[in-house]
Amino acid sequence: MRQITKELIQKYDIRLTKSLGQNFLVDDNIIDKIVNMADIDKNDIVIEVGPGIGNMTRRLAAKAGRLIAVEIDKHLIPPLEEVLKEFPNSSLINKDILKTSLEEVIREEKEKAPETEHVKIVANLPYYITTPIIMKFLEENPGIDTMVFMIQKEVAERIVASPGGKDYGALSVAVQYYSKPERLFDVSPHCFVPKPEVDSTVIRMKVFKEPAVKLINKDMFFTTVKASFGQRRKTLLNALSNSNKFAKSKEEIRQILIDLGIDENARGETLTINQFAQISNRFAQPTQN
Ligand SMILES: C[S@@+](CC[C@H](N)C(=O)[O-])C[C@H]1O[C@@H](n2cnc3c(N)ncnc32)[C@H](O)[C@@H]1O
Repeated sequence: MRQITKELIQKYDIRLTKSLGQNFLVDDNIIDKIVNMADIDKNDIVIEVGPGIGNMTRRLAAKAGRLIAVEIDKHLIPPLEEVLKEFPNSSLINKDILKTSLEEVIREEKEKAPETEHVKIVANLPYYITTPIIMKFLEENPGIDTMVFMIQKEVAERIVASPGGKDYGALSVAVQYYSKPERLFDVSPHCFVPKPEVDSTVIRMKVFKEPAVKLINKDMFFTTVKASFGQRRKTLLNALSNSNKFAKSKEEIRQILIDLGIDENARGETLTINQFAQISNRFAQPTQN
């Protein structure tokens, strides 16, 4: 793939744009490993974010029922068209993924291939917008089944972290509310052209049909999580009562924590998603006199 990449870059006179996170994966083994982790077959609609010059795209298109590649950089469209012309089951969209309606894209693809059953997202993500892309997919979730992403190692560690560890934070809770993330393997900077400045990790997220916990008010849940992690050195009681978002006195918050059997001196980073849900569900109920 290193040679094909070089030839395409020369042929189309491509200037790589660092600010768009353009580090192309050129190691065939790693490309195959990522594609295999998504377990793709002809029943799948696969969306690839940022196909670049199509190194992984061609493998995805060969396996999927439908393949949609969404690339922001118009300079990469001619080489992508060349790569994809042998795959009539593919669509190429020249757009910013953050401004693309996934629901619309999937609806159109389903019309083209009604026999497809699952939606999978596979990408070597542009690292400058890793979190917004992942959160967009999870929040919009128009029936996504699995997502396999290469991302910065440090972000992968935060996503899969468990309560109590130094990497556990609002991102871990948000992703684990919607999905079960799993760390698969690390990838060296040598596998890319040009080499990125950070280490990379491939993760897989199995997206839940129903979120991990039942909530009375989703905004209240995320506000509770944010307040708990916002002041890491404070006890849970102080972090929550210093926030003015809950319309509860310190005494009322203390009582809620006692009722739930949660230590008021604990730190936010030791709480499970279930405990955040329990607290926020109590906050979502009006105070009883
Ligand atoms: C890390 S490269 C991956 C390229 C290719 N998939 C590979 O593995 O070799 C990220 C790609 O995402 C594209 N990209 C950056 N921002 C984007 C956005 N907002 N929407 C869609 N594509 C984007 C870049 O132009 C680039 O092609």
